[in-house]
Amino acid sequence: MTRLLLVYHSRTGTHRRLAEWAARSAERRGAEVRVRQVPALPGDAVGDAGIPVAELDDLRWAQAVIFGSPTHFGSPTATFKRFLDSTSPLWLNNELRRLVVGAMSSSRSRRGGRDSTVLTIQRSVLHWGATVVTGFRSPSNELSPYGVSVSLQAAAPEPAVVGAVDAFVESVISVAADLNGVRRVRCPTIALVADAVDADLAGLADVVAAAVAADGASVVRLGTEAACDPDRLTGIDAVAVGATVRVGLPDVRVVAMLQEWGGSGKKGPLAGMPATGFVLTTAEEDGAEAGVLALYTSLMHAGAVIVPSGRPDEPVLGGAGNPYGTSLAGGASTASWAAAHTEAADHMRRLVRVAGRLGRSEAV
Ligand SMILES: Cc1cc2nc3c(=O)[nH]c(=O)nc-3n(C[C@H](O)[C@H](O)[C@H](O)COP(=O)(O)O)c2cc1C
Repeated sequence: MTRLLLVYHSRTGTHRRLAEWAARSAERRGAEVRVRQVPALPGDAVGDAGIPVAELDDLRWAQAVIFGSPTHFGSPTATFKRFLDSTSPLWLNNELRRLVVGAMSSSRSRRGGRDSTVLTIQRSVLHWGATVVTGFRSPSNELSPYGVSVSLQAAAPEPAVVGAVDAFVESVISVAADLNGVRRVRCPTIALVADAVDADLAGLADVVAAAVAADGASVVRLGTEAACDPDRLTGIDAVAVGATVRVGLPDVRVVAMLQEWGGSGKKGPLAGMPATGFVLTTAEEDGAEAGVLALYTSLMHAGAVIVPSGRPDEPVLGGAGNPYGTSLAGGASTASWAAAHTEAADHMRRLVRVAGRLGRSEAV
């Protein structure tokens, strides 16, 4: 039985309703559910009667979490963010990486920043190193590609929104159930997608490939052009995409491939597939975090389940790692290459583990 925690903040009731619909959907699917509101900040209105306040032990209990926050100027509310900030003791103990997480937000206006709120919540979750489950496009277009993202002020449930929440809950629960279940893929196959046009990126791809192989997975090396062909992803359990970063974005070849994978609002070959990224920047401090996050935004748009590196930085790299994905600057020193080996080993161990649970290959 999957343990799902719903944590929300709500000033005027919308997110309480979203959480209630999500809880009903999860219980119908056999999950054990806790609904919690975030603790109020001084000056906040009194919280929802009868709903317990979220505590860190709820996160310890959960296998999956769905967060919900109103959109306030394109971000989650301060009250909601305060709860996220309170999780740092768990982060320090590496207790958050095992979670499967999704996010919901509503805004008054249709384009009032609700996707931005969902993406902002996800960035904290990626920083935790948790597995992020995204949405997919519903015919009503009320479900964002990134999670549940709605403009909803009506008191009565809107069937399209209830349906969107239901579909999202199903995705989150099924990923958590697979990650915590007994099903295993014997030897997951990881598609490592990177063009060999840059010697340093090719070198980093070799490091990543070695790390994947060291964890007992098979590696299929593809260039971005070949990876556009959905047939090449048949039998693949997860993808690791390598990009050079230019002005904070993945390079144009990778962007062209991502547009093929996520294009035209249909479910592409990445829907439900674990995915991650690794990047090469031209120089230190030249957009490594921005490049990985931009890559993840597109992968989420394509429906992938994102497996970030999390926090190899503190225990493994003494603060030098990128919490979102393995990264390296061009012309790196021998010491930086050694650090990339360590970072990739930790990051790919996570990807192979998730691929081994969620994979499409024949399970044992
Ligand atoms: C301080 C503040 C800022 C807000 N900013 C936005 C905004 O940027 N865009 C928008 O469309 N709605 C905005 N809203 C409206 C809320 O996002 C919207 O009413 C939300 O659905 C409320 O959720 P709740 O009922 O769970 O509190 C804002 C509301 C407040 C109080």
